[in-house]
This record gives sequence, structure tokens and C-alpha cells, in this order.
Amino acid sequence: MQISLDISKTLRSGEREFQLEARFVSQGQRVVVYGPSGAGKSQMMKALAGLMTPDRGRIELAGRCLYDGVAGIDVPARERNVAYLFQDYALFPHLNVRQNIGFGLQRGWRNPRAGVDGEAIRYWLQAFELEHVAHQFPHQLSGGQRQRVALARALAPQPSALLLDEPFAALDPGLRARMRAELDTLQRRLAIPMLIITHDPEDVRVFGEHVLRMEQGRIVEETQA
Ligand SMILES: Nc1ncnc2c1ncn2[C@@H]1O[C@H](COP(=O)(O)OP(=O)(O)OP(=O)(O)O)[C@@H](O)[C@H]1O
Repeated sequence: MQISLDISKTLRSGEREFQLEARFVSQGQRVVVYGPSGAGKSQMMKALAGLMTPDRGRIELAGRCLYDGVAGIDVPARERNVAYLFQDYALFPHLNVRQNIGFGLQRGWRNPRAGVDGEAIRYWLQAFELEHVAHQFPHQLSGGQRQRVALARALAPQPSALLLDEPFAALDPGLRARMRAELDTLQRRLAIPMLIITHDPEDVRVFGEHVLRMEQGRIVEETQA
């Protein structure tokens, strides 16, 4: 993946002020952002996904400019072609597994039919071994299944990059290890560039081709495998 990011943002809540001054360039396929709580990791990822607008700077992904404060470029989130997986997976509670996966596939497809099918959905149900729960709703799934649905939904529209914000934080240690191994295999198979936020040293070990350590809104250290 080719990312070039150089952004500033001042976030205020009441008396508190947080200054994000993030800058890095990466050619890595597996980039890990590591650092303490409140360092600005999620805000940086949101800027990349188009969910937070910086005060100034420039963001480029795979040779395409997504944001440029000076040139007045700010590509809307839905046109950035990046998949962003939130900490809590954010599945739609009123849609079943099949519909959740189908959601990202068609623009403007706000309310897919319960029986919605299609080759792409079948492929992802099969790839993630979710066929037997295709008609179940998120609250009827285990943590690992929910995560697989979220990943399948994120990958179904064939994004050019996958952004994961602490993808294993909500899982128990056994499942976390299994899902980590699954993601490792999947990323290699699909060769999809991935940027992952984590607190967990084991994620850094497995996915850290390029590791960015973040503290107080800045990238303070970089290591490349
Ligand atoms: N909407 C907002 N308004 C004001 N400040 C905010 C807002 N969102 C986040 N912040 C502040 O920005 C800082 C960075 O938050 P961010 O969520 O990026 O940290 P993080 O490194 O991802 O932390 P964690 O690992 O706990 O998720 C924090 O100090 C937070 O309080």
C-alpha cells in the first residue's frame, strides 16, 4: 500500500484541547499503529477514511489524493474505496448476516430484502464459514462470528485498503488468537493492504511489517521489518 499522510487537527472538548500532528509515508502491505490510549490513533485512521476532516494537510492513498487542504480536495468517505472496521464492529442490528454483508455491495441499497442473494454474498458467506448463520441477526451470533461478518461486509465491495481499529479487543484470548491467525491468512490470500490499530504486542509481532508508534498526537517512532 502506498500511503502518504501529513495532517493537523485541533480537537476541543470543553477546556481540553488535543493536537493531532500526524505524518508518515508507508509502502507496507501491513501497517500497524501502536500506542497508548488517547494518542490519536483512531482520529488519524478516521481522517484516512474520510470520517474526520483535518484542519490542514494532505492524504494520498495508492497514488490518489483523498484530501488536500490547500487544493480544496476532500473526497467523501463513500468514494474513498477504503473499508473501515470499527472497534465494536458496528453491524446493523436489524439486518441478518446475509443483509449485513450485502449492504456494502450496492450504493444506495439502504434496505436489502431478507432473502437477498447474489454471487458476491455467497462467496463471502462461504469464505468466512457463515452460511449456517446467514439468516441470523447480530445479537444471535458469537463474538467471533460477529467479527467475521464485519470483515466480510468490509471486504465485499473490494476496497483498496482495509482499516482496522483494534479488531480483536472485544474477544476472549482463545478466540483472539484464532481470529488473528484467520486475518493473517486472509490478508495474504487477498493481498489487500491493511492498516491496523492495536494495543496488543502480539498484533505488532504478527502484522507489523511497518510499525508506527504514536504518542500525544504524533508518530514518535517507526520500525520496518
Ligand atoms: N470529537 C472529539 N472532540 C474532542 N476531542 C476528541 C474527540 N474525539 C477524540 N478526541 C480526543 O482526541 C484524543 C485522541 O483520541 P483517539 O480516539 O484518536 O485516541 P486513540 O489513540 O485511538 O485511543 P484508544 O486507543 O483509547 O482508542 C483523545 O484525547 C480524545 O479525548
